[in-house]
Amino acid sequence: MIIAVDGPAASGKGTLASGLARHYRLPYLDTGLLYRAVGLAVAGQTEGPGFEAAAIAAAKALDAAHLTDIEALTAADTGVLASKVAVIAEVRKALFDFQRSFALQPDGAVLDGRDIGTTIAPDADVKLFIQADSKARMERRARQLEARGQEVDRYALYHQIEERDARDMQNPYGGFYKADDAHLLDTTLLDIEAALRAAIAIVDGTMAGKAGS
Ligand SMILES: Nc1ncnc2c1ncn2[C@@H]1O[C@H](COP(=O)(O)OP(=O)(O)OP(=O)(O)O)[C@@H](O)[C@H]1O
Ligand SMILES: Nc1ccn([C@@H]2O[C@H](COP(=O)(O)O)[C@@H](O)[C@H]2O)c(=O)n1
Repeated sequence: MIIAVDGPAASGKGTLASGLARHYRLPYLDTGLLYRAVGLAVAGQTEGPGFEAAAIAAAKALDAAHLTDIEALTAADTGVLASKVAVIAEVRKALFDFQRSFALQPDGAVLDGRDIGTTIAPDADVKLFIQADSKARMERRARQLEARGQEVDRYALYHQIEERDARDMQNPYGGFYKADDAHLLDTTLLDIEAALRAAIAIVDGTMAGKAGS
């Protein structure tokens, strides 16, 4: 079974995708980490042709060793960098095969990102599009960063999340929109446990419907 989980920044898609992977005992890939690793590789470079060339080279050279520094990869600034390299078509192309192969493992997989249901696994058995309002997303991300001992400027964080979402949604190569056959799950008013229960109900319901048809 392939489960595709998409949604905007800090919507909780990673939390849900990893919870689904545990529940169904499937391998899990956070595809945002790949873009974040490419973003980190070009950190400090000025945007322009050199930046693009370096990002493409980093995407082509990406391997597991680039995915180990979780603290640097998951920093808020790295998310912004990731969204800048994600608008480069050659970067997306270089990262496609790894994601597609991950999705096609024999027992299936759970992947989360922006273009999983539309581009990486349009054939997924179940597609979820996770939503939560911007204020809830900002608050969740703020608490996540504060739990790491970081000081958070909520006003700046809110604008950073909005700016990243806008860039992602306007990305001509990103395929970031809800697939027609994706189930929308709004978690604004749900805690993590309730959101996971709702996601499992959608997956079970979809699979039961397929088995019955
Ligand atoms: N339903 C929820 N209620 C409250 N907090 C939540 C909920 N879902 C996730 N969180 C918390 O919000 C934070 C962000 O969640 P998560 O990392 O899953 O989001 P994401 O959409 O994968 O983010 P990113 O776009 O950066 O990859 C985490 O600290 C997580 O524990
Ligand atoms: N499938 C994907 C995954 C991510 N991106 C870009 O990377 C940024 C960081 O992703 P997170 O999921 O870790 O927030 C994101 O803002 C996108 O720009 C992508 O394009 N496609």
